[in-house]
Amino acid sequence: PLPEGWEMRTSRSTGMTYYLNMYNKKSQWERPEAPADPGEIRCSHILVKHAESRRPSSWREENITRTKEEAMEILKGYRKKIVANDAAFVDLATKYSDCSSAKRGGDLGMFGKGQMQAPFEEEAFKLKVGQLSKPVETDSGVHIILRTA
Ligand SMILES: N=C(N)NCCC[C@H](NC(=O)[C@@H]1CCC/C1=C/[C@H](COP(=O)(O)O)NC=O)C(N)=O
Repeated sequence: PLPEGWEMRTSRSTGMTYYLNMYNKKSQWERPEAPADPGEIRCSHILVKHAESRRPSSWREENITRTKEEAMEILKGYRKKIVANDAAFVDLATKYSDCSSAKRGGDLGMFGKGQMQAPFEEEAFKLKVGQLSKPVETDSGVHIILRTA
């Protein structure tokens, strides 16, 4: 099968097969070997900040003092609940995320490369739509990411 995000087309003029990147509508003659570059993706995240975060404060907590280890444990607890279907991602993001996106169920909107901190971007662009990341550390704190588009 074709890698994700590509479709096979037949050229009306030449009858030759070409390949269409379904995200950016670019076409190519060569059969693609890798998933199509989505350009922009959409993700939600749950952020748990800690004392070493670049901004150890949030709408939830004026002065965040938990350690990075404690933050990671808390986040792993959320991830476990989501995976076990004991809690919904959006509910935990709304209640507990230390990012202002908590007000939008964790939604960060669409973003392309170069917008988010590198470790976040790297993990997010690996996800398939609907997939939940493992915990990711950035200067902001520790995150789990859900790719939504
Ligand atoms: N395009 C959208 N929606 N907003 C711009 C995002 C800017 C970007 N932000 C991040 O990389 C952190 C990690 C991933 C999400 C994120 C959210 C941070 C986390 O909270 P903070 O450390 O800032 O207090 N809150 C908002 O920016 C950056 N280059 O700093």
